[in-house]
Amino acid sequence: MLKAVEISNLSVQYPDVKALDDVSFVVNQGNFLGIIGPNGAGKSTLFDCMLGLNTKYKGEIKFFDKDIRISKNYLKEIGYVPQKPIFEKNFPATVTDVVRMGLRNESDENKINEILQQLWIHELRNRRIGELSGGQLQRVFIAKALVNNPKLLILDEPITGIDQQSIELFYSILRELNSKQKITIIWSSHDLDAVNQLANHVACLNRTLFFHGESEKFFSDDELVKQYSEASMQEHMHHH
Ligand SMILES: Nc1ncnc2c1ncn2[C@@H]1O[C@H](COP(=O)(O)OP(=O)(O)OP(=O)(O)O)[C@@H](O)[C@H]1O
Repeated sequence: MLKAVEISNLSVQYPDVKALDDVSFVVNQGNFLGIIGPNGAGKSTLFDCMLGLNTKYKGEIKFFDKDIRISKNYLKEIGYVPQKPIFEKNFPATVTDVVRMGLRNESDENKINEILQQLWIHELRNRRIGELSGGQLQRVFIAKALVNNPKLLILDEPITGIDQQSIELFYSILRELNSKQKITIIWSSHDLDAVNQLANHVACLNRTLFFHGESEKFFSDDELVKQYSEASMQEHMHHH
């Protein structure tokens, strides 16, 4: 089994808080990993490290057996969908423009159309992104992340305020990317039910990793789920 990602003893210390403490786990190629954890658990910090945006970490991150500090080449194999896509409301770009921004090789124009169709946004291709609904916008940013045929897709907690129909579509797209196109997926989510439905592996993160394994194991262990929910609630209350 090829290891898409191998994280070993990863720690990140910010001035005021230790965001990650000795986190280790492996994501095999083809896995669909759901990372669950309360606000402030360190999920974004973990992604920043994996994406080379945060280099001040202790420990080691390997992408297909290569330490990511050796070369930034691995980044073209990763598609990343950020938590909140940042752009101005009146940003003049169209859907096609945004997806094209993801393209590393300009000769792959055809790929844009293909991906727009696959993500059910081809009809929206000339619309300005400021005019889109949350669900449509989410699919645009997934399309942008997929346009280079990445081996690994990383999705940070998807945009909130998405209608149920778009959520279902989002899930079916993720399922298909993983099962048919064999793209390895790492998805951070607050939604336990969704993770249960989609992911075949689960990582519970709250600065330390307190569970990593098959989803079935996690979700069939009532005690573990309860512990997670309680930890998550307490954390939530601290924040509000
Ligand atoms: N650049 C930074 N400098 C200092 N502290 C930071 C920085 N980024 C995050 N933190 C702190 O590190 C901890 C982990 O934050 P992080 O954003 O990684 O968590 P998260 O799990 O992604 O949270 P959320 O679900 O709310 O997005 C938090 O306490 C946060 O305040």
